[in-house]
Amino acid sequence: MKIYEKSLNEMKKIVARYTEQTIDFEIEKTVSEIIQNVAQNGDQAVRDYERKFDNVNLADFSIPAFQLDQALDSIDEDLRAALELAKQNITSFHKQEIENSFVDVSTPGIMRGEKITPLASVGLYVPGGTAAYPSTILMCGIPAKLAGVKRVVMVTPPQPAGINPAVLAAAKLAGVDEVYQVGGAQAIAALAYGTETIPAVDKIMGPGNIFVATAKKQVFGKVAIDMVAGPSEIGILADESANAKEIAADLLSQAEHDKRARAMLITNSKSLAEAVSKEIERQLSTLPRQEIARTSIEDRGFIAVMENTAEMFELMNDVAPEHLEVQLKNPTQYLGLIKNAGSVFLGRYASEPLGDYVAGPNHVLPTGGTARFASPLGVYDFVKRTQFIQFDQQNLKADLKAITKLARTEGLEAHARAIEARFDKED
Ligand SMILES: NC(=O)c1ccc[n+]([C@@H]2O[C@H](COP(=O)([O-])OP(=O)(O)OC[C@H]3O[C@@H](n4cnc5c(N)ncnc54)[C@H](O)[C@@H]3O)[C@@H](O)[C@H]2O)c1
Ligand SMILES: N[C@H](CO)Cc1c[nH]c[nH+]1
Ligand SMILES: [Zn+2]
Repeated sequence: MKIYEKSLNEMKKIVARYTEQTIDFEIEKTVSEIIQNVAQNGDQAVRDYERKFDNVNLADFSIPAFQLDQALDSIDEDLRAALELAKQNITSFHKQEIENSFVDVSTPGIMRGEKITPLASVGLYVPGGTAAYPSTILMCGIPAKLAGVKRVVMVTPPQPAGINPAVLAAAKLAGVDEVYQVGGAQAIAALAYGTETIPAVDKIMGPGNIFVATAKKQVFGKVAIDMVAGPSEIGILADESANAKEIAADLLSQAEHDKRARAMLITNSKSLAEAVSKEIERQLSTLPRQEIARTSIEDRGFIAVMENTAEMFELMNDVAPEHLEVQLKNPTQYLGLIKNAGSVFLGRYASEPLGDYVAGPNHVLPTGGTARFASPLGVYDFVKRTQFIQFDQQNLKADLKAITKLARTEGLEAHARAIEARFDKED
């Protein structure tokens, strides 16, 4: 893994190159053609793309409900227990995100408020190209149901041997209402525009590879999307107290997701940097997904050795990683220094995969630097807010002068007259 020893300013420029979101025009073009074709030709276009990209010939995309029940009955006891544990912890954490409507009647004669309404229908994209992700179904489906969404539609790429039973079992546990075996940009297009079989939804959630993330960006406006949750990322801040073997293992845990995944270590210890680099090589050779992980580490991974912890945090805030591990002595004291990160893992025993599976917080997180302005997926993504106002005559009269002044300042005479009409003498 490449090790840099540069000044903060030089390192900031290097990091900007690593994390730069260059637009890949080839991918943009491929995706926009797929979306257009699916919008125009519906199921037939989806079927053609599934044959082309996933090598699967599908007569029907829908998975009947009884197959979800069968899958839940068929999985082994330990997997069932693991899914149940994850469900329990995700549920208890996300329950705390439930927002309440409110009514403000603090001024006599005025009622103002905000009403929370669940979205009517959402589409959950569950990745399935190079790995199956039952955990992602729980992370998306549980908050959707806690929010009160009635129609939760899941899409996931088809597999030549059929969808992994663990995926269908997780869909059942999460309370997903409909499942379609469709993947990639064609699945996002189908959810946005609807086809003969797949219903259009109001909002599309969930992570995916670059084709999925690009498609979500392109259909935004026709439907809502949660965020750009693309190839996984991990940034680790570590000092000499950290364990090189554990740091390397954590970096590889995200590198194995995708050739475009990003793994980064920022430290103030040269000896730790060298030890981690060696460990990465050693551990890589034993990983089943070593080809993916190696490409990710070689193309997008780096270690930066900085002067002190202040520089380490400043640089990491520029990166704004999806996951940030703080492997420093007394890690909680640094929480205030973290500005940009999707999810923060404090200390040796908060290894990133803990959060991927059972800790409770969401693992669908902003990537590609978007943690500067975006948040983890949560119950709040599955609802909308509507505000309401009621005034009595006396309170409207008290505000008449201000409203008409503002309306006429904006050149909007009809606005002013609408208010004044309430106080016209009867003619
Ligand atoms: N950020 C998060 O919260 C989060 C969570 C879980 C997974 N992930 C990420 O999800 C991704 C999963 O990727 P994946 O590939 O395994 O599954 P995927 O389901 O995202 O993508 C597979 C689909 O990509 C399409 N595709 C593949 N090659 C194509 C091509 N050349 N042209 C057009 N379409 C093509 C196919 O339709 C295929 O069905 C990884 O990047 C992983 O890091 C992110
Ligand atoms: N680390 C991924 C988010 O970037 C989530 C995940 C699911 N399964 C394993 N990992
Ligand atoms: Zn992961």
